[in-house]
Amino acid sequence: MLSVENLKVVYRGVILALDGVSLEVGEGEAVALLGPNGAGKSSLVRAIAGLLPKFEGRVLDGKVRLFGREATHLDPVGISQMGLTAILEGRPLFRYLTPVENLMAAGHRLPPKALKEGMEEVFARFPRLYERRHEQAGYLSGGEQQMLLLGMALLTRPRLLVVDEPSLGLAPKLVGEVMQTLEALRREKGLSLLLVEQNARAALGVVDRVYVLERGRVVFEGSAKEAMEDQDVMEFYLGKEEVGFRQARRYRRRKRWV
Ligand SMILES: Nc1ncnc2c1ncn2[C@@H]1O[C@H](COP(=O)(O)OP(=O)(O)OP(=O)(O)O)[C@@H](O)[C@H]1O
Repeated sequence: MLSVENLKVVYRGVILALDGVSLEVGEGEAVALLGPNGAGKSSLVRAIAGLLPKFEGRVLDGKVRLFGREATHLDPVGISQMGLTAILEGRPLFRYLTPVENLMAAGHRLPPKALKEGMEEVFARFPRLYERRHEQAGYLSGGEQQMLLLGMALLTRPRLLVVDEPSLGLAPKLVGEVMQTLEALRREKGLSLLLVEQNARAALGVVDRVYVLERGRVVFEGSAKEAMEDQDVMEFYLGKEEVGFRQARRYRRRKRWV
């Protein structure tokens, strides 16, 4: 479904953000991409979604294949028409428009009847969004904005959904809700999912497989169960708030991939 092979990404010709990354997402599979700040997670999302040129970046080497077709240098519209929808980090929505208007914009390619039914489905799934459907989206809470973005993504009828850091800035309870929603969407719609997160604890509960990225390279790859059993991943990504400075140093020394 999605296959990334040995991808190298550079910004402004000099900043190497990805240094030979390979990753697969199979049909109906949910995969997490974890990693600390600056690891290259968003760069990978941009590369997959054809958005690098907007950030002064480009693919230096390697390939992206989507649904069995070469997609490395396709533009974002072409990629979205193939069935990939990416929700970028930072909750990109039309802040001065209402949820209804945002949803209409996202579903503009649908025939009117399908758009109406799609919007009804979104509002049935997210009742809080229905209550606030005529308010400016910029005034919604972080959790409500995330739900709106998921609703907008649904109206594009994706086969593969890529979500970049949906938990960012949300209270733990809301993070749980967002993760449960992603799981439900995947189950009910048969979606494939690439979930990009720093919040490993939240992501590991809803995915089949995991990649960990550090400094532009994949440093761990395995099932969610293997990730939870891997001491390095556990300590650094799941227990990092409990890891003190000395332990972190010990971790750095022991860490296989440094
Ligand atoms: N538009 C850009 N121009 C120049 N360098 C960039 C640009 N975007 C990202 N970078 C650099 O590329 C590297 C990877 O950044 P990226 O945003 O992909 O990491 P990330 O894992 O998504 O981090 P975060 O979790 O903080 O968003 C970093 O060194 C970053 O400074």
